[in-house]
Amino acid sequence: MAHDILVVDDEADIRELIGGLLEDEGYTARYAGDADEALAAVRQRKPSLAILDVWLQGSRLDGIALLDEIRAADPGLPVIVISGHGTIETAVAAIRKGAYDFIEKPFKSDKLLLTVARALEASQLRREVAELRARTEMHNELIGKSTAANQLRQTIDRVAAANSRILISGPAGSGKELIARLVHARSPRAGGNFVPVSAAMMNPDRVEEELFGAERADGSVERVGLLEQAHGGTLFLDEVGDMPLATQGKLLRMLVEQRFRRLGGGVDVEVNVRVLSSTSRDLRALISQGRFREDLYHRLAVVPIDVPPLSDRREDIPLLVSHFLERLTAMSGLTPRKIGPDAMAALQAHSWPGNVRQLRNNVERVLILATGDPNEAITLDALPSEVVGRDSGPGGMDTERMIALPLRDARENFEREYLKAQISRFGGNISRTATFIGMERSALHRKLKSLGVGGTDRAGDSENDDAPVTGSEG
Ligand SMILES: Nc1ncnc2c1ncn2[C@@H]1O[C@H](COP(=O)(O)OP(=O)(O)OP(=O)(O)O)[C@@H](O)[C@H]1O
Repeated sequence: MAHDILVVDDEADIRELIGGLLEDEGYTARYAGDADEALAAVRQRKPSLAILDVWLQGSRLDGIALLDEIRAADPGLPVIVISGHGTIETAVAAIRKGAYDFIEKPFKSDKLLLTVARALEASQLRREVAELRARTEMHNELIGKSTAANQLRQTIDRVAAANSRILISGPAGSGKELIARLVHARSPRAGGNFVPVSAAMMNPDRVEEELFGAERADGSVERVGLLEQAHGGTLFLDEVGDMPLATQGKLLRMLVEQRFRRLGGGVDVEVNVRVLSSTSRDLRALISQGRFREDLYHRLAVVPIDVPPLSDRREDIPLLVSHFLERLTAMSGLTPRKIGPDAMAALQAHSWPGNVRQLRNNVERVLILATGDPNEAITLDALPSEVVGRDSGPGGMDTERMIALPLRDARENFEREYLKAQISRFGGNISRTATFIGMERSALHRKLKSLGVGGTDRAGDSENDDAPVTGSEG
């Protein structure tokens, strides 16, 4: 795609002269005669580069003040400033404000074209560096060795390069936003912005203004919306099921036409945005209740990704724990500590209704509050009691703790402890345990797997029937 260059000069013949030179080189040129025209052009469709004359006769702002506003609208846009004799100091000020370079009038066409080519190259390099940084960012890693984690990584790699819209479904704290960030970081859009939008957090009366921006009665821009901020990058609609129906309709139009109108605006704004969305709610159910548009659902969920709760992939817990420990010590300067085997087993057995986020918060809390010899591993008693499950022995569950849990979690806690105790009683022999408790052997395997009772991979392997289940006595 040819680079699109905005030429801002108050003199029509200079604009056209520059535009002609650029077009001869294969660029496309757009023109603006004053600051307002220039800002409108940038906001309507972001150019690859802008060339600004410092002196703009009859304009509300001169080139330097305009530079500030342009950079506010599009911080990554490279700008070349042209200055007449005697305005070199101003040009230097422009460089300080972030212009890529300046050219003095009168200039040779070669000099202009060379500067343009260099500015475009530099901006491309900046994007590549940002992409590289995002790829290697330690925080942006999907940790885990479960089948689910492996599949998620593969899916991310497969879909990142395509421009397809993705709907990421999963419970709170399971890693939906992380996945969206990874998709963005590995996509050709990595140099653009990743703009997260939380439909749930937004004031319902302001959702549209936030998304689409707003225009004043005179057509000037009052507010640049999130969609425009995501131009060239990715918009992430978090909890898309919470979006008001009226906004859903406008979003749908935007997705179909790749253009929209600002609130109170008369002209369409074109954007090039990839939309990723997430939900922890069942959008199908919302559709049947008339609270979510089915047509929008199909537009958003071109590629659906399901993120399982952490309790369905407990093999990931030890890796996640080490990852969060390392990250926190690297960031905070706290003394690195290890988690002892009994404490790790308890972390692995917990149900984690708040998923990875809750695990991360607990690990961080434990490390911050840990006392004793820093060379010794953290033991069970450093963990919060609800995690340790001191409250979840089959006969001995403390009523106060038990009633703090939803029925499903309380029942799961009970079943987990009961089965662990039974398996331990039969020396890890699943067949004998199953016979005694009156369950089919295969059903017991499934149950153990769903409860995440140790060695779930093995528990799923019915051939390996009589092998002791690891962690069964923990
Ligand atoms: N597999 C993972 N590896 C490393 N970190 C993870 C993983 N999954 C989640 N996290 C971390 O856990 C925290 C919660 O994840 P994230 O915000 O992506 O969840 P979410 O599903 O979008 O949550 P919510 O629905 O509440 O917005 C973040 O700090 C994230 O980096």
